[in-house]
Amino acid sequence: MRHFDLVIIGSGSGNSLIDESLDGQRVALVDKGIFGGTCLNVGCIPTKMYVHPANLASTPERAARLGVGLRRESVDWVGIRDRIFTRIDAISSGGEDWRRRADNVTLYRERGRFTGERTFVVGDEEITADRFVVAAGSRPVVPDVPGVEQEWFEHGATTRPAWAHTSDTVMRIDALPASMVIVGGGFVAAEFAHVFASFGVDVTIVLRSDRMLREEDADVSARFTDLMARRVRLVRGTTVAEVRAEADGSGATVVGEDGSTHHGDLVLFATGRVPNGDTLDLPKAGIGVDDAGRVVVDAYQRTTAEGVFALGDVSNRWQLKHVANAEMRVVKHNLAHPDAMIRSDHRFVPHAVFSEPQVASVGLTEQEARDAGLDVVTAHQDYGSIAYGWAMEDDTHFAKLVAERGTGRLLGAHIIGPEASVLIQPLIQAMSFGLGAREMATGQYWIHPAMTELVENALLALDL
Ligand SMILES: Cc1cc2nc3c(=O)[nH]c(=O)nc-3n(C[C@H](O)[C@H](O)[C@H](O)COP(=O)(O)OP(=O)(O)OC[C@H]3O[C@@H](n4cnc5c(N)ncnc54)[C@H](O)[C@@H]3O)c2cc1C
Ligand SMILES: NC(=O)c1ccc[n+]([C@@H]2O[C@H](COP(=O)([O-])OP(=O)(O)OC[C@H]3O[C@@H](n4cnc5c(N)ncnc54)[C@H](O)[C@@H]3O)[C@@H](O)[C@H]2O)c1
Repeated sequence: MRHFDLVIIGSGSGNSLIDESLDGQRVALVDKGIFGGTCLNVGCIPTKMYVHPANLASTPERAARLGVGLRRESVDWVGIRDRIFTRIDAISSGGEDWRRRADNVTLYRERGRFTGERTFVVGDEEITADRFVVAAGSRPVVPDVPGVEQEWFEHGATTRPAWAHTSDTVMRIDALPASMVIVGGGFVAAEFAHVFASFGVDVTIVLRSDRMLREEDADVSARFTDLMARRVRLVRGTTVAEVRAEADGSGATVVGEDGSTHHGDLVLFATGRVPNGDTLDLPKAGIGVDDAGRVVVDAYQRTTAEGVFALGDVSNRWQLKHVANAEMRVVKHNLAHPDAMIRSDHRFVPHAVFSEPQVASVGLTEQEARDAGLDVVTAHQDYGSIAYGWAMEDDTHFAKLVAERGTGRLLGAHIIGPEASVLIQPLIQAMSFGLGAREMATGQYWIHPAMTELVENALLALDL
């Protein structure tokens, strides 16, 4: 039985734990899937590499309003796909080679699971270690309805019908389908609807509820839903009851509980992700999980088992790369400094949805702030009311701020519109460093007529 100083399960953010601070230690890195994890291979990076050309492909519609005639002549799907994955696959395999060459790192490319306290089996080899880091990420789930099998989507499965996809597979298809049904209304649905609609695919989104991006502030979610409904067929309030493969192999029909039917040459299930802890026999190692299947960690990223840390999608509720990376940095410090551990800071976790329009958010929604019993004041600022947004003839996008009356403390910021993911950053900074709305608005210059005046004017509009 081989013994290691440290075993890391997962080569996403887990891989970034390995640097010179571990020189001289025997480290095992275990990953059954594509080296580099979700963000690099099937998540943030390839999706945004599609979003950018999608933004270009959808420019003609926006330009026409301003008197500029553009025509989308073609979308070279295979060319775009191959450019993206030639670059990504090289990073993945280069990273794997680099790890293999490290003297102190043993790479296991198989599924692993715990067999006891700090005892782990990979393939048919049992290994032990003083310390473990569980960074095993999450995986997509598909609706449990007739006509759909979860096993189709397991890594390495060969039984998946050609029409059935999750975000893991849809970016590598051979050709654009004529039509696509997207089931779900969260981040993945919003981003892929933009990509495929921009590329000319006839997209239908089948939504269980009446709004997309339901976790956003209600005003943002409502506006996003209305704007997306102008671009794709949006079927609301329809729970999927069944999916029927077409007999002639031309895709499938999604059948709603209301009896409605929606054909797609391709069906993309964008119905959430579950943590991978359930594949690891965690109870055998004394590692606790919560009701949602997430590994339970304290502020230092320690699990309930001595010497075992966890980070990223396997243990946090945000399922975002910047959170996994931040937690990775905390774990790295805490492994090196067991007597002076630092805590993760989850106070103001922002996110952005890279769709059209973009959405970005940090902190409390108005409803959450009211539910928390705070004395809430809000401001709504349209892009069209500031000079740059006016130049863009913008009449649909806005920023919304939530603050505390009297103190001027910023509680939340929500932006829907161009460059929302960038415009939100000064607000994240203000909240993180305790800068109040008044000081932020008046204590600095705001470049005129830049888009950041949206933030300035929203701050000034707060009736504190
Ligand atoms: C389509 C899509 C787009 C996204 N876009 C963004 C974005 O724009 N911004 C953002 O912040 N986040 C985004 N995310 C989320 C982001 O990708 C994840 O939050 C992040 O990658 C999680 O990192 P991780 O290290 O926790 O897990 P992962 O990167 O998933 O790594 C876990 C690794 O563990 C391995 N593993 C799991 N179980 C076992 C086992 N039993 N044995 C061996 N190995 C195992 C897996 O093979 C995997 O490689 C996106 C996600 C998706 C799906
Ligand atoms: N830009 C980003 O940061 C980004 C982009 C993509 C994904 N992600 C991460 O990946 C995670 C997963 O994204 P996602 O969009 O799959 O999940 P999500 O949780 O954002 O949305 C899931 C959607 O599927 C619906 N749904 C769930 N079960 C269903 C069922 N049985 N039938 C019909 N609808 C159902 C939900 O109502 C919801 O609309 C996100 O939580 C996010 O953290 C981030």
